[in-house]
Amino acid sequence: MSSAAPPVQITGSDEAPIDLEERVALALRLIDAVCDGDDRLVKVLVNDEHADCWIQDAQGWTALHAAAHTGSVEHIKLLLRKGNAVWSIPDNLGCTAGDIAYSMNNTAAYEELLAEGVRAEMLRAVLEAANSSDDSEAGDEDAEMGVTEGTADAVSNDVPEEQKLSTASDNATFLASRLVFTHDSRGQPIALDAEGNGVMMGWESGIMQATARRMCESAWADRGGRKWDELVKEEDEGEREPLRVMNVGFGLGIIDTFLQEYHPTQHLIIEPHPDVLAFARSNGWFDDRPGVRFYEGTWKQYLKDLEAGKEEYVGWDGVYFDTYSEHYADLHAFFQTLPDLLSTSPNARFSFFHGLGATSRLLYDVYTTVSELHLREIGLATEWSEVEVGEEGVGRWEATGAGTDGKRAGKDDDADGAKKPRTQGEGEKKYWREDMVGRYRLPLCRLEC
Ligand SMILES: C[S@@+](CC[C@H](N)C(=O)[O-])C[C@H]1O[C@@H](n2cnc3c(N)ncnc32)[C@H](O)[C@@H]1O
Repeated sequence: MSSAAPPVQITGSDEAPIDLEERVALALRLIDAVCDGDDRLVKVLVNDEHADCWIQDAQGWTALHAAAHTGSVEHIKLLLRKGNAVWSIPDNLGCTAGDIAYSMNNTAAYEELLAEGVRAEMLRAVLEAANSSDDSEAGDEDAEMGVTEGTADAVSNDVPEEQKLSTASDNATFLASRLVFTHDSRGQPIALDAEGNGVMMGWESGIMQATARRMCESAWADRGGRKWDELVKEEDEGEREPLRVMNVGFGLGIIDTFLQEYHPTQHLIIEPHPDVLAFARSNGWFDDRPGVRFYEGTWKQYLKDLEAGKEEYVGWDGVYFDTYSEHYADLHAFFQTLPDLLSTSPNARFSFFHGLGATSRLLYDVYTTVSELHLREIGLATEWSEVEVGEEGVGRWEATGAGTDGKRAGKDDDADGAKKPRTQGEGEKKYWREDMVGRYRLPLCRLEC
């Protein structure tokens, strides 16, 4: 017969066992001491008692959240440098310590947490890059299999439920899953993945329009309203510069529609998803659009084909990157290829969709800085401009009830899977929190001479 399990024993710094309850109690005392501004006790708990700085209280706060709230830079430094505080832990409302400091106007505390986030993410990128070559090869092959062999059903049927990866965070899983193209209740077009996550939403149209303009208007504005063949004739006669653009990730074709306003000489669209390609086909993108060509595969496959001589080196004047279910490490890897992809024209520009960490002010600031630093490392200077996205309903998608795998997207099903009635706004997931982030930051990058 079994008796009640003994308390979990862990080993403290003095090697004496401490039980879990004691450890939690110590961490909660630390949070209180930080809130009370009790410097002496905070130091004792961190330096001598080795209280865990990452343990969360009932509202999800760690000692770092408490220090961000009081604005004590001294406590923040102590918790990060002498304790084991983690800068990115969100509380129950999704706020990191940095978000608390920002909302309290504790500027010095915010700066300290931002610097910690940037340091940690730069280090993480170095470690990921060092470990990635084997993983990315394997991942890429998975993606290729999903796309070229159209194995969506085979993949989803053969893999046990508990081992399935999410369509939102695993590219191969996404590429092997089915998509739905529909409209939300506000009439905005949306593309949903098999779990009901928004792949692309009409509300991003303003961002896409502003991006296409920023990329093209300085050097190619006079192409608007002209005919493609007239423009190409003028290019052939040496009277004007050609415009060659590449877009990675078609989605709803929004940015491609705006890029078409400049009648690019060449317009390459890299898109691997069979359902997106079918959507593009049904919207006339494969019919006689001068200069437009689709590469039907992932950008990693495209780069391999480029290296193998199966694709021609072009020298693109505009490159845009906006994929789905990839990670910052993938975007970072794409950055490295830009010196080879961009043309030598002083007008050549690169941009990407910057939704990185867009549910937190701190994370958004960290990724703005980290991406700019990584671009600078490969010789690209970045200018940021802001785009307003804050109208009502923006930044959300409305779950439509079922993903393409027949499962409910939201968390609001009954245990037996029965669907509950939904009111407007209910069950909406956010990946953009305008209350936290404010305006969208549009990056525009150019190669420095
Ligand atoms: C957010 S949508 C792009 C939306 C687009 N910017 C627009 O204006 O409509 C992302 C697209 O990237 C595609 N995608 C996902 N993984 C990709 C990959 N590895 N290489 C290229 N495209 C990819 C998806 O199929 C999807 O069409």
